[in-house]
Amino acid sequence: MNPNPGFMGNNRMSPLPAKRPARGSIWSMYKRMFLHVRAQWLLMATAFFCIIAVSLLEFAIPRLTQLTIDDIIPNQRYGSLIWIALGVLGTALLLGLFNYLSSLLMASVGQRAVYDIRGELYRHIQRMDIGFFDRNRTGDLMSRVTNDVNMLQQLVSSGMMSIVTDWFTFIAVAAYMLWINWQLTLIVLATFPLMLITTQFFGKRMRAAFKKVQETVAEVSNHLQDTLSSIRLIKSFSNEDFEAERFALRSESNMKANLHAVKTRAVFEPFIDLLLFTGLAAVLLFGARFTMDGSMTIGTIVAFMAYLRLLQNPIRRFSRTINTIQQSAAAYERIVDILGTEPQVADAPDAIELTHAEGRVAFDNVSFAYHNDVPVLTNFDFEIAPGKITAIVGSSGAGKSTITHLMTRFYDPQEGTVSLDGISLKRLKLASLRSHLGIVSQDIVLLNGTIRENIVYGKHGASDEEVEAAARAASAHDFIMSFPQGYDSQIGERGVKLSGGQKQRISIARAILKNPAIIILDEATSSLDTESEKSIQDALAHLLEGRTCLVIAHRLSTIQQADTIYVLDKGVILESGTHAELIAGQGKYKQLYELQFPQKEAAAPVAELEPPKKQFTR
Ligand SMILES: Nc1ncnc2c1ncn2[C@@H]1O[C@H](COP(=O)(O)OP(=O)(O)OP(=O)(O)O)[C@@H](O)[C@H]1O
Repeated sequence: MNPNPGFMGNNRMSPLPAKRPARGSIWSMYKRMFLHVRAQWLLMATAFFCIIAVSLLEFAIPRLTQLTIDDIIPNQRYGSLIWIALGVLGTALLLGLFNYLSSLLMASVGQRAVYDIRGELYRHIQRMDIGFFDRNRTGDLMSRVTNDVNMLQQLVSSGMMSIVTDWFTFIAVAAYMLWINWQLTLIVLATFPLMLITTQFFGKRMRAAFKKVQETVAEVSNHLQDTLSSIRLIKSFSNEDFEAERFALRSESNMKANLHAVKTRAVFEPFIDLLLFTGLAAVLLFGARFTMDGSMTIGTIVAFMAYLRLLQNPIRRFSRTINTIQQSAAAYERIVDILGTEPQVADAPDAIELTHAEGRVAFDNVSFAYHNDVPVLTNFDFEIAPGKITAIVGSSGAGKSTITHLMTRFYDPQEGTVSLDGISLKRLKLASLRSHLGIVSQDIVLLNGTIRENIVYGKHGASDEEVEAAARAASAHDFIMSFPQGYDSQIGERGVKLSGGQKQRISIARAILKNPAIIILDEATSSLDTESEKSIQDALAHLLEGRTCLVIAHRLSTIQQADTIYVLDKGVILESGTHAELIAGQGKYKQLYELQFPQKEAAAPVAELEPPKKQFTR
């Protein structure tokens, strides 16, 4: 059937992201963070000043200790002791003040960066095409926007802060120690390369372990999202225990992943401590010798030990910070995975704005498959005439909804062109194309909020009068006014507080308010009872007035007035014509009609048939 057997393989949308991002290295993580924080340079400069002050003040206490041992005690200068005590206290107060200020400033810089990244991630996800949402689970995306971004927050507010302080302190103390006694300092510093190797070795493992933790968190989140939004289904099948067990399995994976991460960290820290104590042993061994042979004073060795602690503190803290960094790096990898994925359906650089639509939609030699490569439409030709009602009927899975997905550019075909008024959809700006389309489907999507908010979603900024006019046209005004809060009534999550018919009429009011040139009705009335269907029919009649309409229906009763009816089967149009023409033929339509209306004389002209009770008329 397919003249170009390679089309699904060559040109099809890949299930992989369009552009693989560079793996989220720690360096690139900091670079991105920097881009987000550079605007706050003044806050950062102040924080940095505080950090320098902290590092310099750290020297004061060991220096005062050295002075006491080497000068005040031997010379019995009692009067100076009070100044030493006041000096220590004053230093401690200043240390507290600058520490407080630097933490506060860095935290606000960090929070701002995280706010920006979360916003960027959310906007990026909003820009993605529908295929992306087919491939990625909602719970997983939610987990990236919440948990993973929170991990970065930790990095900026505590991690980044301590890294800057620690490195500065480390360099300043090392330089000072080299100045006091370079031989002893070099002996101590000899243990540091070993620390770097150990940190690198464990760092990689910790990052992998934390990535696993984040993934299991996402799995838990996916499960929660799936099950809480399907709670009615679970209860109707009494599957609460079954779901609790499935949840426990995911939760257990998360627990195991956490334990594994903790174990990796638990081995790492003692290793670092061992190396730190090796440094201390070296100072005792060599420092005591230098003191014994008189090349160093007792005060100096005591101060040296205090400096060593100052030198080691950053390393010890860094070994903990590395934990945060690796956790953040794992989260960051998951964030750039999304940020680096480009939407496969997007505006072309030279896309044009569609200001007015006649409504002629044409499918020209279109071939399309979803990500699973199974062809749904092959070399498909089809046309919707402007200002007319075009209907598509056909068996389940024939490809009816797929046609609407291509019209709205939820997906692009791999071959052929879909055009509107002779312009390929790919040349139009997506938002302008969609502003001319209105979809009312069987799956009604309402948002948590008031009735008014849901109707206004069709046209932001619409006046109350416009909202009411749309609701009246959709036969919704009366039932809305019967609620105590009227248009301000809360409808609950996905509109749970409304009946099926009420929800449908609100969705029609929303479409009427939007006032699009083209309306797509996708099985819009298939699940309604006769009573509510009457009001829905009235509402739809208003909606269709003066527009180009595509109606998809299983029940033939609803489309008999259509100007053209297409019968679709496995992505192929079997026949087309008006109801009367198709009934007069001997094709699939007639078979379907006889199946749905066994009592009717199929061959009878339409006019002789009982007028259909439910049908769209203008
Ligand atoms: N997002 C998707 N990913 C993969 N395959 C899909 C997707 N949506 C639909 N399909 C497949 O494409 C084919 C056509 O589906 P489509 O929804 O267009 O049929 P339909 O004629 O509207 O059916 P129904 O009347 O049952 O709604 C089916 O085989 C279906 O399994």
